[in-house]
Amino acid sequence: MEKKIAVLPGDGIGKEIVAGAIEVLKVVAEEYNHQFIFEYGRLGGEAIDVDGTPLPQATVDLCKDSDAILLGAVGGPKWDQNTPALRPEAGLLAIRKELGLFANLRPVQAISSLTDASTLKKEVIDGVDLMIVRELTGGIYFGSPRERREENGQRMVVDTLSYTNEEIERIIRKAFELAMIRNKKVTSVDKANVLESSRVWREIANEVAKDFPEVELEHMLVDNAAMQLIRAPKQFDVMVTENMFGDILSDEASMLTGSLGMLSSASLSANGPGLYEPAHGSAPDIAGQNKANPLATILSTAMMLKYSFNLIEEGNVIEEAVNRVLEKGYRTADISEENTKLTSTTEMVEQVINEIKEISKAKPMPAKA
Ligand SMILES: NC(=O)c1ccc[n+]([C@@H]2O[C@H](COP(=O)([O-])OP(=O)(O)OC[C@H]3O[C@@H](n4cnc5c(N)ncnc54)[C@H](O)[C@@H]3O)[C@@H](O)[C@H]2O)c1
Ligand SMILES: CC(C)[C@H](C(=O)O)[C@@H](O)C(=O)O
Ligand SMILES: [Mg+2]
Repeated sequence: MEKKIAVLPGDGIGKEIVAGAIEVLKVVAEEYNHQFIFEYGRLGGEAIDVDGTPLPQATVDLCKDSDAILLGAVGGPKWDQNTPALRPEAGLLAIRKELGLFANLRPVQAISSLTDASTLKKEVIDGVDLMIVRELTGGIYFGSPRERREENGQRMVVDTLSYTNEEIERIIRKAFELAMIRNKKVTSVDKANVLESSRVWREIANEVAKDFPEVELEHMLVDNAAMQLIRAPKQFDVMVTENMFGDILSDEASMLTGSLGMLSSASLSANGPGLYEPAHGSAPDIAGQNKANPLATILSTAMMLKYSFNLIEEGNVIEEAVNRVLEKGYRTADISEENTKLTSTTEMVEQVINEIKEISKAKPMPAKA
């Protein structure tokens, strides 16, 4: 299979983790007879410095002309004082909007060899397997008006949370479709006791549920959901929620896996290329030190193979390789514990690659045989 992948490393650790993930994809291509063509684009702080904008048109064109997109992370203190339009994060939001990437899937799966790396009790997180489905192109991130102004000597600010019923319906439908191939439960998270947008969200969730009689739907207020994620995360299967609630809950849920450095994600549109990126940021505190955990990005490439290329087995091979490396005790600093082997970013990538080669040697797939 031949596929073109747009690669947007971004800033900070983005460059290090994406370099590792590309190595992994190259080995998968070699072992299983595929051709992945990588083309690089600029996004975020680097693009501001070179092109004068966080999202150059060339990057948009490259993404639209690709089968899938691999993104690292954007942002850093260098650009934190810039005007809103010239912040790296504006580029990320713009590419999501430009490509219609409304569905952000963030799977949270406990890895048994990592349960001790979490700050939570083993018995609480053992066996956790949930999927956060975050709306990604609407809500308070994109509503207008947004402004700051002076009024009677006060600084007045306005952000707007807006949704259309179509935007709500398509993300809720996506959650139900995922629940159908998982454990048939959807938890719709909102703040319907306060926000009108949430009351409409709830109405639409009830309407969509009628098309999926096999799926159980429950509604949960977001403050309670934040608490329940820590108290009893195994109660959840698919959690669907609006943009900002999903941003916050997914970072929280990452600790169920042991580290933010483990949480992968896929951002999908109705019919264009999908974008794959770790849920974490550019981690300026550890950038350039070969310390970052590359596994969230590597696991995001497994999602790419499965969701965009339908290469299910190859995606499974990457996941299995990651599991084996962790079982052998290799750990980047964010997940290291006593009696484990402190491992750099590049060593971790090498270990994953070795395992992929081992798996492929032991059990070649039809494509290779
Ligand atoms: N998708 C994205 O591009 C994205 C996502 C989140 C934050 N950001 C940006 O990243 C910058 C830093 O934000 P932040 O510090 O709040 O969040 P962050 O996710 O970058 O880092 C939070 C903490 O987690 C650690 N961490 C994150 N990823 C790690 C990894 N792979 N391995 C080991 N440790 C890891 C960091 O060292 C830091 O201590 C900001 O400019 C922010 O806007 C970008
Ligand atoms: C960097 C920021 C704009 C982004 C978001 O809030 O969506 C990030 O936190 C994420 O989770 O992808
Ligand atoms: Mg976030």
